[in-house]
Amino acid sequence: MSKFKSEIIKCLYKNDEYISGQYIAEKLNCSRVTIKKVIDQLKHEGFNIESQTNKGYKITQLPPLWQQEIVNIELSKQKILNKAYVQPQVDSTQLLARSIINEEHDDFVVLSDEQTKGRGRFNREWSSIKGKGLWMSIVLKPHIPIHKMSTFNLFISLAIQEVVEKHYQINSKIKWPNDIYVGEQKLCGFLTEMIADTDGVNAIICGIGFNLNQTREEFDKVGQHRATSLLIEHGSTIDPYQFLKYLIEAIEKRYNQFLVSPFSEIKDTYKSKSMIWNRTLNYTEGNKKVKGRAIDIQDNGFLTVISEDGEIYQFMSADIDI
Ligand SMILES: CC1(C)O[C@@H]2[C@H](O1)[C@@H](Cn1cc(CCCCC[C@@H]3SC[C@@H]4NC(=O)N[C@@H]43)nn1)O[C@H]2n1cnc2c(N)ncnc21
Repeated sequence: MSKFKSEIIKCLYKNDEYISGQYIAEKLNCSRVTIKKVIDQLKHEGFNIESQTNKGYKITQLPPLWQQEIVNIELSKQKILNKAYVQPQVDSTQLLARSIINEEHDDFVVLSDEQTKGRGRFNREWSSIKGKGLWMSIVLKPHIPIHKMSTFNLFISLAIQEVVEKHYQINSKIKWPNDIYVGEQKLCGFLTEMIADTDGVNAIICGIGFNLNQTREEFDKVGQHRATSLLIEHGSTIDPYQFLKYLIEAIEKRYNQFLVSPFSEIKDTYKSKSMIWNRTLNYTEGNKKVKGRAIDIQDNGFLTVISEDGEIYQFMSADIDI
């Protein structure tokens, strides 16, 4: 059954029209009874499949959970990130990505419907409710010196912000160095880890948590006031596959730019999309704690902050308390 399941999903998903059971049976060299059994199984898993006599079958709605075959089809059009590992549940996609890295030569993404131990920076918990968001880790293997990594997050955050603005018409802002906000509420968080040695970077593992379809009530009490989702801001249910395609396209574009261009090329655009200007905030980096105002971002991605008593500080990657 499962060997036919994958082929039947591909057959139906690639065609917008009705596909006859006879055609699929002949293509897969199996009986029409088998086709019907698999179709019923897919419906049970959450696919909406319409069947019309004399016409056949058509997928009218995908399940809210990631399907390996469909992710493969959607990512097959990408140049860099065209390979995916889909798992219904993981502790953390970052951990799964790390366990795959040594066997997988290419760049790839890891996607999961649910994380039981999603993590943010400083080992903080990342809430990853099943089927409600994009919980993804991207593994890239550029040959770059370690110092170049200080601006990687800046290119990625611009890619994410652009998807929200261009495809969903939502006024989102970047909270340097790795969050996307709508107003004072977090829509997306991401963190970048890397595997490196003295010769340079071997792999980048960028973990992105993006709230897609949570309702206000589905956030826990902390999230009620500090988190938001595309559904809340956009007002309609978000198609995760369409969002994934937009996001990967945008990330590939900004990643290619990151590899060949300095941050200065996007600095003005980045600054215009940032939410940390003209406000006094608390900046923490290691044991450095400063209450002050950000005044600029350097070409190396460092943030310049002037404290309330007039001292100038440079932060590489601070925790900012909004
Ligand atoms: C109490 C407070 C201040 O509010 C919470 C929490 O502290 C803070 C925690 N955080 C977040 C980040 C940014 C990096 C996140 C990367 C997530 C991805 S998912 C795929 C990949 N696999 C993986 O394991 N990680 C990555 N750094 N720290 O965010 C809030 N918070 C927690 N969950 C959410 C959420 N779903 N939406 C909004 N805010 C949240």
